[in-house]
Amino acid sequence: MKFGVVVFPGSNCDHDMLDALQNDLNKEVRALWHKDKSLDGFTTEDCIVLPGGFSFGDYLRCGAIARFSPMMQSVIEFAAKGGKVLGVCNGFQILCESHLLPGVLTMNAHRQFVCKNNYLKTPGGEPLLIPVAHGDGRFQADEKTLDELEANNQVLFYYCDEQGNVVESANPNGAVRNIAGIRNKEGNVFGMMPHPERAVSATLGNEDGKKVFELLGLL
Ligand SMILES: NC(=O)CC[C@H](N)C(=O)O
Repeated sequence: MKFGVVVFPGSNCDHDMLDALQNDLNKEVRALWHKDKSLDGFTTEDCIVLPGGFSFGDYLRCGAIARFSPMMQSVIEFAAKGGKVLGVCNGFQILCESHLLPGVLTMNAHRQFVCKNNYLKTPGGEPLLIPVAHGDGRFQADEKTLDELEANNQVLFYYCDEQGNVVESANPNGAVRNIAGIRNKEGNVFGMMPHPERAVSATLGNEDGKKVFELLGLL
């Protein structure tokens, strides 16, 4: 599986993602400029990543302008053919704005940027400690959509405490039902606010992010 990382003006976690994939996860990876359209060389066995950052300065709404980049047209077609797409933080926001994922990311309930490690409850597994860093990470959707997401097992990660309890005190941004990450119905598009690429190196003291990539079937 090869990886492509889309770079938008204002992306600032693109190099973290490129470095994590190439040097910590030993993957073949290529940077893709948002103004290009070509995904030549990628097949539906591969994965396109939308990294974190402040694309277009977060103007209008986080991800609302990036959604119209030429490369996003190709990413939408790639996803429709079954190719894997992962959006982290700003990338998650772009996926929701592109309607590749349901719901929306709004300003944190406490109105402040939050930057810390937070535990995530994962499907069937132990809680993983993954960094969060965002001002607009409050996932929201209508009740019907939320019920559907949960009924279809589309919620990948919930904010939880160290013991794995999904409690409001472990919610860093006021996201509904403590939702930190979701996937689409087909299971090939993943979006999450926490940054697994910042937790894949023993040198940096945390390798829980590797388990996230593994859980998503990307290793
Ligand atoms: N680290 C990020 O990707 C931040 C995303 C976005 N700019 C926000 O503050 O919510």
